[in-house]
Amino acid sequence: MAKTFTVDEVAKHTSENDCWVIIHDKVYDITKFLADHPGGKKILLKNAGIDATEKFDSFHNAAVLEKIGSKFLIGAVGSAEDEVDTDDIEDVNPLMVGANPFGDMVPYGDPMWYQDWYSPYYDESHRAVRKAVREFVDTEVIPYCHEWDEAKKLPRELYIKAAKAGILAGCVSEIADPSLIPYKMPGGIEYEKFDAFHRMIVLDELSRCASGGVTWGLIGGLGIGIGPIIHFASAELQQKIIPACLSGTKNICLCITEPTGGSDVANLVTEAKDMGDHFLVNGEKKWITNGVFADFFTVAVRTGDKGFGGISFLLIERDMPGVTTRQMQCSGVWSSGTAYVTFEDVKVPKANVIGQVNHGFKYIMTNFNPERVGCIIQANRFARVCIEECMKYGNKRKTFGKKLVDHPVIRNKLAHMIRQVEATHCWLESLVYQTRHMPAEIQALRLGGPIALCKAQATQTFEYCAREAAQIFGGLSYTRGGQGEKVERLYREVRAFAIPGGSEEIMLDLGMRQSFKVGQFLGAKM
Ligand code: HEM
Repeated sequence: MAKTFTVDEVAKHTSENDCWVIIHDKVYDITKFLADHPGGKKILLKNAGIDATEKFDSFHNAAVLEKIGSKFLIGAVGSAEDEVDTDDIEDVNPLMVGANPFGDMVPYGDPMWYQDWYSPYYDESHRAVRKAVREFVDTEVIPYCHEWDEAKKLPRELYIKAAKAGILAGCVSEIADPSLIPYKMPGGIEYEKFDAFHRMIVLDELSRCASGGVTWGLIGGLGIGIGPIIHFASAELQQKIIPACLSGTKNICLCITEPTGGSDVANLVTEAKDMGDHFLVNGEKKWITNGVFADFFTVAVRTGDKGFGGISFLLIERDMPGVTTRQMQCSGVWSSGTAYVTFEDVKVPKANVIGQVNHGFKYIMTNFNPERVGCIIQANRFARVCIEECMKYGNKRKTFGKKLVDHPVIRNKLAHMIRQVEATHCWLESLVYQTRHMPAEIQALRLGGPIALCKAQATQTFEYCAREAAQIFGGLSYTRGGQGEKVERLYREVRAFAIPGGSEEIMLDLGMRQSFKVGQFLGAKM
């Protein structure tokens, strides 16, 4: 720990030329910050020389101290003798069961297995991944989300850092040739042992940043765009794309949706005409995540007849003449680079065909389940962040003489949020467990329906929680940044999860159609 000061020493610094303050037992010299403080100079001078923790907490979000306050940190309150290494002191609580708790222990702010509950799904290796990703997200992501959202882009260093931390590789499907993976997996787990639950933890922890702009900006295009490459592309294409994208130096996106059709993929019209040694591609793609800055485009095109039998996948590259992208102005996920993409007489060599010509529809379907599981993980963590934020805020904000959480109406809102998030999480874990054990070739049929239903469950839960959290935060959820930063942003991002990857309406119907079909196969007596 840095220098220590007594409370009496701090109390001597109360003027405009020499102003200190104590916040959470740390001492800040804010003299040079007085003129720049967004809340005003006077309020800081009124609290100069004293412990202003309670007031600070009621006006700021926690990231402010990390991001801005750290520049003014000069030490801690106490004396040298106080410096005991608390790491060695073991806290034993008689109520604790199961494994060691992890995180802030805000009730329901993390999944139950974080908070000491028993679980059949996780072991030490999962805990190691959880710890590694949390550290990364707390220090490298959360403090900057608002800034990146406003800038509508992520810095290149973030991709590189996330790659080195193993997060990019942890968010894509299993790769048959591990030599294509440039860095170690999070927590140092051997690639061969990195399972579906490790992958779930990486995305869940990343989603704690409460920004679909960041999760999609970092791994949105990657997760879905690289899937067809991993599963179906030639060794040459894999060699060219996988290491570059997983080292954070290049970006990839998936181009399926068109201005004339979203969920109706079998009828896409972007044309790829066979010219002998190459395809000539013409068409438009819309709402393409990461399209603004992508180097590689995994594009679904029509190479054959109408309907699902005439679709193929081509790998199109940014520097091929005729490729243009423009940023779309969306209500949410701002830093993810959502693009309108045009292909005008683009010559694509035949070596860039992914898999087999006219087999594209099958590849699109194979991609859907992991994409939807990814949506469930993100949407449910976003809903959980709403709970966590409300729990924290509701314990400090007072109205009519009591804390928000002491009003039954607020507790009722929280209870309804919690029961939905916990139910969704249990269903998600059960589905992930199936993906780990069920033979790959029957997963599309057996899991497509339940995954679709669970996606609708997760996005409706997210919508419910974002709405209720916005009501609990009041005006703070109506202004960008500050204490309501996460809630305001998430509320704007709900549609980005409830519509793409299969809208709720399509998901619910697909879930039912699939369940009848599978039921019939299994001999259901209906
Ligand atoms: C290291 C010390 C401090 C830093 C770095 C800091 C930083 C900030 C920042 C960045 C904001 C803009 C809103 C946000 O992003 O949360 C803000 C607003 C504000 N701050 Fe501070 N602050 C500090 C200490 C204090 C203290 C000690 C008080 C007084 C009790 C205070 C009172 C306020 C108020 C009243 C606002 C306006 C809140 C609103 O918009 O509703 N700040 N501060």
